[in-house]
Amino acid sequence: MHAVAAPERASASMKTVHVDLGDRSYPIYIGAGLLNHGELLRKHIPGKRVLIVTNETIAPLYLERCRKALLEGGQLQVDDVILPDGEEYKSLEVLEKVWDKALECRMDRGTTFLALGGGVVGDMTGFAAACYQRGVHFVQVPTTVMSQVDSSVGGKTGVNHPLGKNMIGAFYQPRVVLVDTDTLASLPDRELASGISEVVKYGLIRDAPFFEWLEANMERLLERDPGAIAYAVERSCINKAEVVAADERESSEGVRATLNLGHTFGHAIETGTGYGVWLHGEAVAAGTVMAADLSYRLGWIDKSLYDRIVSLLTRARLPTLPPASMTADQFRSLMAVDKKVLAGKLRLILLRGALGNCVVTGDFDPAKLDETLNHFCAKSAASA
Ligand SMILES: NC(=O)c1ccc[n+]([C@@H]2O[C@H](COP(=O)([O-])OP(=O)(O)OC[C@H]3O[C@@H](n4cnc5c(N)ncnc54)[C@H](O)[C@@H]3O)[C@@H](O)[C@H]2O)c1
Ligand SMILES: O=C(O)C(=O)C[C@@H](O)[C@H](O)[C@H](O)COP(=O)(O)O
Ligand SMILES: [Zn+2]
Repeated sequence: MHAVAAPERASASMKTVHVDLGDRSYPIYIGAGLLNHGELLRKHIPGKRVLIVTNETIAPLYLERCRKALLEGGQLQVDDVILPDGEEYKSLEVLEKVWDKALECRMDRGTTFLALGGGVVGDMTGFAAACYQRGVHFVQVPTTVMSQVDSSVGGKTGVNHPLGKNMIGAFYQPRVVLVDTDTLASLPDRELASGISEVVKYGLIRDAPFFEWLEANMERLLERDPGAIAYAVERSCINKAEVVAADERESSEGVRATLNLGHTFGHAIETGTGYGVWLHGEAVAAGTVMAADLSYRLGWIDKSLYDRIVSLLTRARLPTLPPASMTADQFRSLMAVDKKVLAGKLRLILLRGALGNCVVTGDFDPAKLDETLNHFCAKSAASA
């Protein structure tokens, strides 16, 4: 763990986590009210022009504050583009609005695209930045738990395809991530819970003490206790930064794929139900339980660990069963196009051993996966 206190603190409680990627390294600033400290952003913006990309929900809440933070130094020209809100708009068609705006405004290669919003805005803005004139600067100002603990860090950018989640995209790192935890005050409860799903993930894949802390503090998080939120965001970013630094591009032998725990099932749920019906974190929660069930069926984890996972996600008000509408066959066909499939073989992130340990493997009995899918689909249909 290597969270480092920033020498130039915007506030006493600001934390800085570094993502170490050589000459593309960048800081993640985390703190309450950081949007009032525009210098933290401006010092990482090399050119004169910024395009803020946001959506119609976030714009009335935070666009003017963000614009002010950028304009304060008197050096920048700031434009914005406001996208429709929703996972169903995370598409190439909608992304073109960003390029249209940049071209209309005659933005050159020195421009910075700034994502102000959740994971949808962040993933889209990063991909737009990666492609515009073959690459302009990119900055992340995440405003959801999901984006503050996960999506703003690590450079996975892109859009969905009707046949699969995040299928079109690029690895493209931001120059800075500015996390103002005060923005979470306006986040709906359902979105808060969705983000917690990925927080639980870090505990399961590599940080057992964090999982235990979550078991002790879940209610504080749901009540938005500022100390609990700040700790969970920082610890999540430390975990994500370490994984990304070790394996930036998710190599087949590397560790980054572990961040995909529950996602092969979860992405199948998001695609199968239609983007936007289940939130990403909700789908990942159900997918995590399914991955844990398979791990247990394979004899790789104890029943007691499986029960702890179900209990913690339930306390977080997250689903632990897939949608009743989905069949095992539908799961099989959607999971077959997962990005981790290698030479036609499905690879999954499964838990193995004590809490905090996992493997990325295609080496499991496929009959056990069928058992998991059949069990969960039947159970969900019966409870509908
Ligand atoms: N790139 C990655 O590594 C990565 C990691 C995790 C998730 N993701 C992606 O992120 C997306 C999910 O992100 P998300 O959960 O942030 O969803 P989101 O971006 O759709 O935001 C959730 C909702 O909250 C609203 N919102 C955002 N900030 C708000 C605020 N402060 N106050 C009030 N409302 C606010 C948004 O307008 C939206 O309606 C998915 O597309 C997922 O695939 C990517
Ligand atoms: O950063 C990563 O790597 C992750 O896998 C984080 C995930 O939480 C995130 O949902 C990511 O977008 C999934 O990536 P994908 O490659 O499976 O689409
Ligand atoms: Zn995710």
